[in-house]
Amino acid sequence: MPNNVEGLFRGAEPRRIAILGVTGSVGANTLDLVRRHPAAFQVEAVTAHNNVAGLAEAARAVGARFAAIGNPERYVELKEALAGTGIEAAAGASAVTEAAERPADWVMAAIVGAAGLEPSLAAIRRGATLALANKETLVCAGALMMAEVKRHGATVLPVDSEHNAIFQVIDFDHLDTVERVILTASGGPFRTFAKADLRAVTREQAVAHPNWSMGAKISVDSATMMNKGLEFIEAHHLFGLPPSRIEVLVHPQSIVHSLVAYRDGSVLAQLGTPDMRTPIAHTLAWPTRMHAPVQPLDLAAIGQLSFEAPDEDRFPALRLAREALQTAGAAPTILNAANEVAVGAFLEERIGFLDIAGIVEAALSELGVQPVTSIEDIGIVDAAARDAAGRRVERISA
Ligand SMILES: NC(=O)C1=CN([C@@H]2O[C@H](COP(=O)(O)OP(=O)(O)OC[C@H]3O[C@@H](n4cnc5c(N)ncnc54)[C@H](OP(=O)(O)O)[C@@H]3O)[C@@H](O)[C@H]2O)C=CC1
Ligand SMILES: CC(=O)[C@@H](O)[C@H](O)COP(=O)(O)O
Ligand SMILES: [Mn+2]
Repeated sequence: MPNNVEGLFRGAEPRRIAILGVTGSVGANTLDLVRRHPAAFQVEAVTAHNNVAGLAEAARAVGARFAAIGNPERYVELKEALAGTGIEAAAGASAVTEAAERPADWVMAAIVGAAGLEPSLAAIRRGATLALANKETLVCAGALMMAEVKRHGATVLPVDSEHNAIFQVIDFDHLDTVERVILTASGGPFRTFAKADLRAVTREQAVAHPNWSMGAKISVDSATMMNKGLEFIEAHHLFGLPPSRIEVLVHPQSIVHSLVAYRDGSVLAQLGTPDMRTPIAHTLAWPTRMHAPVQPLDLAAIGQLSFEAPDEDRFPALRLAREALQTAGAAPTILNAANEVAVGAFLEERIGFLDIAGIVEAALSELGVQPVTSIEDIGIVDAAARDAAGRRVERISA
């Protein structure tokens, strides 16, 4: 591990970090922790896509050296917002990737969607530690990405709460002792809805997650349970387990963040108040631990934890993701890209809630099974799936 981790919170050299997607929900939680420990971290770079004001404010607050805005049309605005600060401003997708290339030991990947792939690969290719929230990158290019991690000696620390939980309790040195991992799912805002009632649910209902405060895209994914499908694929790549050793369990309270079942019958879990600052803090301080300002877990006040099996009839997205992982090749890339397009269209109120899984399923059958052997292949498949899904959105919304 680079950097003096032992002394991280005892006055040693600060850890140099970069935060990709600093204006988002995970980005803001990361920033909050970093700002509470100014001596422990030195921020090399921060990025956003459109939110110039948020990016400039974050860059100023932590004294970042470099700030990149993804939308090239926002360059002048950013330059003006950072005038006189000494913070270097840059714009465009290549500038976001440059932020990941700069010499930070630890990089938070909190961009939403496959747009985060190139920056994550840039951090991996220089052997950095990548704190990975951006699950879509692993879904669309997991095998290739993990091969790059191995080739360049990079480290991936899972930020997604379930995968971070598993990371905390899994015995990596004896993976053969693990029988299966169990991903918990809240079930989302529509867990108890009848199938017929899902047709008319609104954008506002879908983004209102019962337990977590998150960005719009992942909130809709939780509502369709595609989020758990993406996490199923994410777990496969992060922990090297076959689909038969990954289980999904609905747990409406989101207190048990996931579990690892061992061959001797022991089941180890990580619990906590649902607050992303816990998994983020775990990766920021790893392999040591730091304080996070999280409400202490009070199990007596909560009283009861409950569990139930997922319903893939009402929530077909979970089945589609499982099947895409079984099919392999281009299927997970298609699944992810079509889902991004469909969720975007739902958020713009151009299609209905049930159309999301319908569009993903149609894109998967339209594009069929094809192999992917390079990042270039991924780009081609991703574009074709976006095109196929976009055409269906047009047809539905016409
Ligand atoms: N929110 C959460 O609690 C959790 C999130 N995750 C995962 O973390 C990732 C981020 O989620 P979340 O923070 O909720 O998302 P948000 O929508 O809140 O934030 C997304 C961030 O990505 C930036 N961004 C958007 N599009 C692009 C692009 N094309 N190029 C570069 N940057 C872009 C946004 O910039 P701008 O603001 O300028 O648009 C923003 O900084 C997702 O992959 C999600 O699945 C995983 C577990 C929990
Ligand atoms: C906080 C986090 O990790 C989210 O991915 C969360 O798990 C979403 O909740 P669901 O379990 O409803 O998908
Ligand atoms: Mn999660």
